[in-house]
Amino acid sequence: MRNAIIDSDTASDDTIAILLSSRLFNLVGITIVAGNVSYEQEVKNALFTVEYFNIKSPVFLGSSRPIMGKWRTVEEVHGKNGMGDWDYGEPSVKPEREHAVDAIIRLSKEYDNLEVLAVSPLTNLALAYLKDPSIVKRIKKVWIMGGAFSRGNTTPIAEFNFWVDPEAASIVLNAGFDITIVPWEVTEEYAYVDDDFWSKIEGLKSRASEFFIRANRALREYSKSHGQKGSVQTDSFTVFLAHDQSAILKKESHHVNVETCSSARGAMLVDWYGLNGKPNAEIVLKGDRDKFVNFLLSVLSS
Ligand SMILES: O=c1[nH]cnc2c1ncn2[C@@H]1O[C@H](CO)[C@@H](O)[C@H]1O
Repeated sequence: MRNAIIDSDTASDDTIAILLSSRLFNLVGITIVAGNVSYEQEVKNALFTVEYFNIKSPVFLGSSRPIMGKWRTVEEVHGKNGMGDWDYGEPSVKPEREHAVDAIIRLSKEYDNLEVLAVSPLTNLALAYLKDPSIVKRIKKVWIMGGAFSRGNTTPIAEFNFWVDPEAASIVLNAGFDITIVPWEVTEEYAYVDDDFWSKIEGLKSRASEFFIRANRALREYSKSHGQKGSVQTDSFTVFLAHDQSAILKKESHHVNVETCSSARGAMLVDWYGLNGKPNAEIVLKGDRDKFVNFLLSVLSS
């Protein structure tokens, strides 16, 4: 199994990404970063997720804010606690003492060919790189869920993860990592859970499907009220494509940067025509929805 860390701002869809990554990779760490809901709540959600699914990977606390600027949490998307208001009690699993930034650096030395599944704002990874730039040589691959071509889900132009910490995104994109980006619109097109898929998951009546339904209920309502077909499982889709690259049906390499100023803050800047620079990232343009749906159903049936 490939070695991986998942970096998460744990709320609804992130929890399923954590579950999938624990099944598909040798998951050597789960690092938590500021994003979706209050930091404390994200940590609690991650600890509950690992406890519920009996995932043995250590949870490390990282940055509780972006590098610069203000951001807002999005309880309206995920529910007040980020878990569809599921009152799941207090998890008994505890986080590690080591800081996530130090853990990323250490794990990159301990595990060959370590990959990072970044389904979150990129603050932790940017800080790890600033502390030890040599991680670029040791981390084999960075998978990023982030960026929108033009249909921003947080501002008219910006996707949430890039918008929360555009400075961090810019640092990571320009650091020299081997990067694959799974942008918002691609996940919206291939990783949505519409009513039909939702009923199939509900019909599984397993522990995992019950978790999925409860944790993603608010996201579903929010997404449907905003013109989407249902909850978009962006983070899980990214983890799935990282594992099964035959499910990436179209991709292109381009230079990608992130706008950090004004009302376009967080916008993904793709140099489609190679006007300014060499490619620094691969961008997924099409994914295999059927494979993803079947895989998710098989994991959730247990
Ligand atoms: O409105 C939203 N829809 C879907 N995901 C969202 C939304 N707001 C924040 N996220 C979070 O940001 C990434 C996707 O942009 C995902 O990582 C998800 O957890």
